[in-house]
Amino acid sequence: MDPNRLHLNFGNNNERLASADRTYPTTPSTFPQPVFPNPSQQQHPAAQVPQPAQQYAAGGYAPANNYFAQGPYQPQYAPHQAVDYTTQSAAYQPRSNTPGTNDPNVGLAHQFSHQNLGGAARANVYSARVPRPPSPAPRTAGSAAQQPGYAYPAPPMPTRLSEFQQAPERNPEKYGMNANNNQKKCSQLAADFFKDSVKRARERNLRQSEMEQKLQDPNQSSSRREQIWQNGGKKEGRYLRFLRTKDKPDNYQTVKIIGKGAFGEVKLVQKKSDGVVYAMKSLVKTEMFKKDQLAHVRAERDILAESDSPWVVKLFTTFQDVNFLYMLMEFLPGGDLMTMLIKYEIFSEDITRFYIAEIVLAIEAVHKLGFIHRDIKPDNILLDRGGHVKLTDFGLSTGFHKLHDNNYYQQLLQGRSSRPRDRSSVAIDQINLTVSNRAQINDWRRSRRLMAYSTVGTPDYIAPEIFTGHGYTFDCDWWSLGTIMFECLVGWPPFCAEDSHDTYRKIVNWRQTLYFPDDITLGAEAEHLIRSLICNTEARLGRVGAHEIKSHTFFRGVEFDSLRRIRAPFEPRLTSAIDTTYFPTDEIDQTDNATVLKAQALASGKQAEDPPEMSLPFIGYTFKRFDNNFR
Ligand SMILES: Nc1ncnc2c1ncn2[C@@H]1O[C@H](COP(=O)(O)OP(=O)(O)OP(=O)(O)O)[C@@H](O)[C@H]1O
Repeated sequence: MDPNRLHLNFGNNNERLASADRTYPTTPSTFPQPVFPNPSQQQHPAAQVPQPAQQYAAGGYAPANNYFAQGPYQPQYAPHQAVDYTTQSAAYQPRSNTPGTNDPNVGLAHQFSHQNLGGAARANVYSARVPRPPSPAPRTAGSAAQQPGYAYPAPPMPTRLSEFQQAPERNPEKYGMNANNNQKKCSQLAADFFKDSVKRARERNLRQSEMEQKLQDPNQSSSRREQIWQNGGKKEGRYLRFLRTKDKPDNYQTVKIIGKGAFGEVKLVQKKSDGVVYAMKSLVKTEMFKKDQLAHVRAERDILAESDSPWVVKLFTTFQDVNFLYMLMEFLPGGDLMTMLIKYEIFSEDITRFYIAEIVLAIEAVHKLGFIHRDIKPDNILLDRGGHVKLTDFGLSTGFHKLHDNNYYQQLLQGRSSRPRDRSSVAIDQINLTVSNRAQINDWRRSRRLMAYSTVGTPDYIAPEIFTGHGYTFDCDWWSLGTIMFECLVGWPPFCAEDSHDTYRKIVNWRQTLYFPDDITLGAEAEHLIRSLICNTEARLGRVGAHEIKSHTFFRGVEFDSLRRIRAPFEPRLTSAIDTTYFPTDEIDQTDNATVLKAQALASGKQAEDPPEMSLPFIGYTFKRFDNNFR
């Protein structure tokens, strides 16, 4: 470590969902011309049709999937012929706006059978019931039609909805298990389908509105405007194509296995088609299912899909095959904080201040998204190529408003772990640790990584209120912050013990067991901050908000707003995009789970396939981020 780096100088939409329906030419030869001479003429033709569906207006949905509409608009459905897709799937014939993709044989039922259904086709379910305006002529940036206040009129509701509502009550008991399962699958697919479609339409409208704002900037030259316009169109086109592709693990070349977790592994992979590098996490479906981890895997996918924060690892896409769920994430080449702690054992106060300050900002970002992480630990704190922090592993996270499984901790506390013991054949119970014995501390440190890879996991950083079952709130993440800070300065977490059950007991009895070793001198402010975080929830700093922690005297001089832009105390030195120097790849078994599963299947003489109920729990797992296309 470079000693010079030890002394850090800390230095003293509005969502316009109801935007005008637009035509974005794929390759406009001239910059688009105005369509509507004045705002009073910005009336969608559908506005003249009786509009029973005020819900749409209330929800703010404005259909606009015509970025790439080519030529004059050809209405396929008259406004009064709105299609009830809940009952007329076979009759539906999607019309794609993208050139060359109109396939009248692709009906809604067929689309539902493909979870990674293309965006244009999805959005055209709306076009089936939302009449489009005549295709406007191209217009100039800054025209009246581009005014932000333009409100798209509410689209009509399907006329059959009332009939649908009057349908006799269903009696599931009349049907067999298969029929009921299929019904559940269909309704789940339909719910996800529409949720995704609305989300994409909203996001598209937002992007459109942002682009229009840029175009209205009088300081932009006309050539720059044209460039913005064309790039916007190209990105949308690429995204629509991306939505139509079906990803599979074969599209990626494995470089190395860089991490192992409780239910899967993380690999550094390179996309075969373009050589772009990603971290691919794969989770074994049957394991997730057997160990009741469905809520957890869903939570992680939901949070990473919703987040667009520099403090959270970026998820590009998720997909699945028969055996695995896959998460394709940005690769963070700096490794994780656990690896750094194993290497350096302790940090100086300056370095600790940097990492703890960044973790505060990262946790704050997660809370602002409406989630509690619940599993903040050094293994889940990753370092990007600049040495700055990003959080990962949201498998135990929970939303303030979503219910994810809490029994897990209760079972742990009672010694009935829902995770299988010791999958990686690590003798966790043999870890022999007494904090006064340095040799044993070193043993613990060596076992630390194996513990992280084992299915038992490490409870060292978990707040007591989580597993006592008396309710918890977002401040449980601040407790974990306190334990990490303790480890950075002292060299081990405050409640480490010979086995995980002893650790639980120590955590619950933290008043008696929190102990600062005499031979390690901590600054008074550092110790005060740790004690203000590792304490009962009523007194815990951060309970009112992250600003309480930020203004603690330990952080005096830290400029939180610019922290991510300053040079980190440790910057990874990389020789290539696939450099795995900062990952302990030698210590990780490089046999991947797919190979293990195949070998097991061969040994048992049957094919590795998922049981029939496996498809239902993972419906809706597939996700594709828009900005995958920026690369
Ligand atoms: N995006 C990434 N870039 C680089 N390394 C990563 C990335 N994601 C994960 N890793 C590495 O893989 C390890 C395991 O990842 P992660 O914690 O997400 O897996 P997990 O299966 O959820 O583990 P757990 O058992 O803790 O739940 C991390 O500690 C880190 O070293």
